Amino acid sequence: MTVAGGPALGFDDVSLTLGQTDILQQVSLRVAAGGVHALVGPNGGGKSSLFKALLGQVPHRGSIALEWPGERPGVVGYVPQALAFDAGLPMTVMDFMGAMCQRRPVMLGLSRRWKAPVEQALRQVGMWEKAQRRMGALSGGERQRVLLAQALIPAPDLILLDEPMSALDEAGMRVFETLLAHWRGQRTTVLWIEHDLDAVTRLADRVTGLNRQVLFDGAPAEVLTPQRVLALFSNRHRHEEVPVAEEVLE
Ligand SMILES: Nc1ncnc2c1ncn2[C@@H]1O[C@H](COP(=O)(O)OP(=O)(O)OP(=O)(O)O)[C@@H](O)[C@H]1O
Repeated sequence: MTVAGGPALGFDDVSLTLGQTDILQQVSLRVAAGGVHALVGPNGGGKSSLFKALLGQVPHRGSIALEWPGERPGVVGYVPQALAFDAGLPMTVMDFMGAMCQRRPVMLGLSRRWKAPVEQALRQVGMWEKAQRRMGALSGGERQRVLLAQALIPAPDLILLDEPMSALDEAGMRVFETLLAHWRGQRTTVLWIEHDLDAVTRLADRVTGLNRQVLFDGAPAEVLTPQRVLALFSNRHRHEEVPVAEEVLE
C-alpha cells in the first residue's frame, strides 16, 4: 500500500534516564506531517537519544505517537551519525547496500530486484563510480553519502537524519539539499539533527532547541535569536540555571 506522505509525530512528556543520568526530561514536542523539522542543541543534549527512544532502542517514560496518514505504518529511514568500518573489512559499498536492503547473505550479491534501486540511490549521492570500493577505504564524506543512499531504499515516509552534513564537502551538501527538496516534494516527514544553524534557517520549516529539555520550538527565523542560541549552547542545563537567575533577581 502506498502511504500518502509521512506521519505527524507527537512526543509527550518523554523522559529518559540511563544509569544515574537524566538524558531527557519531560520532552513534549510535535512534528508536523510532511515537514522538515530540525533538532538543535549542544553535544550531549540528548538529540540522538530522542531518536533512539523513537526507534524503540532505549526504554523511556512518556509517550511517542506516530500518526500515519494511511491505514498501516509506512517506511522509516534512518541515517546514523557515523558508522565505523575496519579498514581491512572486505565489504564494498555495493555489499553494504545489499546488506541494508535485502535479507540474503552479502556473499550472494545483489538480487535482480535490488540492482536498479541501489544503482539509482548511489547515483543520487554521487557514489555509483565508487560502488566497488571497500567501506573502510572511503573518506568520512563518502561514507556519509553511502549512509544517505541506504536510507533511500525503500523510499521512506519518515526519515531520521543524525547530523547528515557533518563530513560533507560543498558538492555533498548540494546532494543533501537536493535530497531534502525531494523528500519535501514527496511529503516525507523529515526529523533532522543539525549543528549548522545557517543550514537550519535556510532549509527547515521548524526547529526545536533541545538540551535535555525543550528550550524553544518554532519557525527558525523567529526562534533562532542570538539570545536563545547562546542560552541553548551554554553548558548549564536549564534546571541548573533557574536558581541562579532567581538569586540574581533577589
Ligand atoms: N548508555 C549510556 N549511559 C549513560 N549515559 C549515556 C549513555 N548513552 C549516552 N549517554 C549520555 O547521554 C547524553 C546524551 O547523548 P546524545 O548522544 O543523545 O546527545 P546528542 O545531543 O546527540 O549529542 P551530539 O551533538 O554530541 O551528538 C550524553 O551525555 C551521553 O554521554
